[in-house]
Amino acid sequence: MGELEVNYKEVPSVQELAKKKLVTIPSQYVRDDQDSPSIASNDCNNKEVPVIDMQRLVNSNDHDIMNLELNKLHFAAQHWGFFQLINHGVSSSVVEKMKHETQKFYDLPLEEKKKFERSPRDADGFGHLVVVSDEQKLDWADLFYLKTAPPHLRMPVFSKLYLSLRETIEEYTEEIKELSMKILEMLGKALGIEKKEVKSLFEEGMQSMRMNYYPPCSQPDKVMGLCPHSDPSALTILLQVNETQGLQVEKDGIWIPILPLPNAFIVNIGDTFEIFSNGIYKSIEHRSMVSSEKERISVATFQSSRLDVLLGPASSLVTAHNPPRFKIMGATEFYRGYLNRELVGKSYVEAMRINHQ
Ligand SMILES: O=C(O)CCC(=O)C(=O)O
Ligand SMILES: [Fe+2]
Repeated sequence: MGELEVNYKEVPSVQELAKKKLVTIPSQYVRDDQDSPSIASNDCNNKEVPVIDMQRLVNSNDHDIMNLELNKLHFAAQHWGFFQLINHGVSSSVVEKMKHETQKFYDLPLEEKKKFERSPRDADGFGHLVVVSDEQKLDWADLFYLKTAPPHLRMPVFSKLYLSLRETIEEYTEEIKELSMKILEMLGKALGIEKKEVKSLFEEGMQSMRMNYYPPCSQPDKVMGLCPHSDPSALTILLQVNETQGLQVEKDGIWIPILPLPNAFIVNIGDTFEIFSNGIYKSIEHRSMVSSEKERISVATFQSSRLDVLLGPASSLVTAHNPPRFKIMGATEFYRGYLNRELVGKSYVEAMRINHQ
């Protein structure tokens, strides 16, 4: 197997399945196995994912403002693992183009989308998440996954993209890469990690993206758009494409819905950064719910480490009083492990945890 090859089983398009308007949905999609934390009730509605203002974070004219925002970022990363980012600086024309192109792609007839179908050899292409067995429950979603950077990691399907989609993805992911690097440096700063250590791991790191499509479902409570999981990335930047909500994050045993702010990104800490922060920051489980009437579309961009590095806690965070809480592992091996398994909660990063007595 090559660097990042994966297991593979073909599954049908959920978008097409949803068009059949079945009264009873196929059993492979029915989740009676979820031990789900309870949904936020009215008295939990005061719990909201923190909002971080990027402009305040980089405001070098006023150190008080900057430090206040850095403290907010630290709190969000430590206690939520999620935040909404406003004034992020990514040009709105590029964001709008990305939304438009994603919608346009999913509006294409199935035969057109199938030209980009995932091949048995890698994770890239239009299809479904890792499916390892016939018994595995399936998500109520179609997705289109692409490795985008550095360029040598792009798969043949990338060069097959029609021009408007390819150019938009290139422009969008380039801006997201710059933004991610700024956020990673800020997180490093909040933790007291040297900038050069952050850069050595994450600059020109692997970047991939997933365009998620959740069709409406006649039995929305029985299915899961995307089952609870944490992201393997260092940082994930999520763009909500249309108006339909559905993302929920786990907070103290309760699922909290996220209501996307206009012109904001939803940002979350991934497993790679939980490990790098020696467990101070949390990669939090999240899931996507589906609507009974409306489709939902999102674009997740995953910023990961370089592949030629060892992943483990940052050296400045490990001291005699603070032993390492995670094992060290080669990045390629780490990410390959993810691509080859069913996505279930946080079990993979837990396997790397060192338990000190
Ligand atoms: O669609 C969403 O809101 C979440 C997507 C997500 O968690 C992912 O793609 O990893
Ligand atoms: Fe995710």
